[in-house]
Amino acid sequence: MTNGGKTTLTNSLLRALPNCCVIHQDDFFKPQDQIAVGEDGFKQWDVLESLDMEAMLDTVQAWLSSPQKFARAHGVSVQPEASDTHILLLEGFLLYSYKPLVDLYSRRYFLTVPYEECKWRRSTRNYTVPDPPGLFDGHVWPMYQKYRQEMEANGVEVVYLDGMKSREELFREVLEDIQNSLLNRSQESAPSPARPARPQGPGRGCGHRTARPAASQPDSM
Ligand SMILES: Nc1ncnc2c1ncn2[C@@H]1O[C@H](COP(=O)(O)OP(=O)(O)O)[C@@H](O)[C@H]1O
Ligand SMILES: NC(=O)c1ccc[n+]([C@@H]2O[C@H](COP(=O)(O)O)[C@@H](O)[C@H]2O)c1
Repeated sequence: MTNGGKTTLTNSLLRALPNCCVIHQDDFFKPQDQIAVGEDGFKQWDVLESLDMEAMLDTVQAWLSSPQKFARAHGVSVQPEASDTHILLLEGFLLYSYKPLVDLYSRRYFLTVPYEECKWRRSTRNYTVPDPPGLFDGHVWPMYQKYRQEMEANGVEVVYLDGMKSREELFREVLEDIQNSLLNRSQESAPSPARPARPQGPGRGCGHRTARPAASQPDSM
């Protein structure tokens, strides 16, 4: 949701994860003169039609077709020791309402804060187009409720995160979850032990695992 803490969390993850790129949904708002004005008199910034989602999808597909090239083009230097891991973070307030994207994610997180907190945080923000008086209650909050209800009715599974937790706690929680998910993927893609087990060398199977996957498949979330 708006002001749940998405950008803050994304920036921390971006610094911590290897070969990690980000796409911000806010970069895909249509120009102001293409934003419809509703019967309520407000510019309808918080509806999916105000975003150029086709352009956002194209950007995701550019990453999918070559994460290495995408990373280089966006100034992310590929770490040789983790060159088989590529992660794409999508950050935005309407990510789970656009069908072509919904099934592409490997993990979906949803940061929430209570109404009062959201309204307060929003009042401290400076958007490129400032909120006119009454926008939060008249448009932003009702649209948040509408899209969230639709998402839940459509059975889109998300991991809810409590945006009232500290920045550090949220960062640790999600970083750990992503690392576990990378580990699981690497185990899934490891050869299955169908053949007779080879004798294990010293130390095998008892070392600490790292979050480095063997898969060459890129991971998006
Ligand atoms: N965990 C948190 N606890 C308290 N305030 C936070 C937290 N995360 C972000 N904020 C603050 O809330 C506001 C919105 O954060 P931001 O990350 O820009 O949200 P979003 O990208 O979801 O709109 C900012 O003022 C930010 O400093
Ligand atoms: N970036 C822009 O051009 C722009 C313009 C007007 C409103 N907004 C607001 O941005 C919000 C989404 O961004 P956050 O999730 O960062 O709050 C929407 O609620 C929308 O009302 C953005």
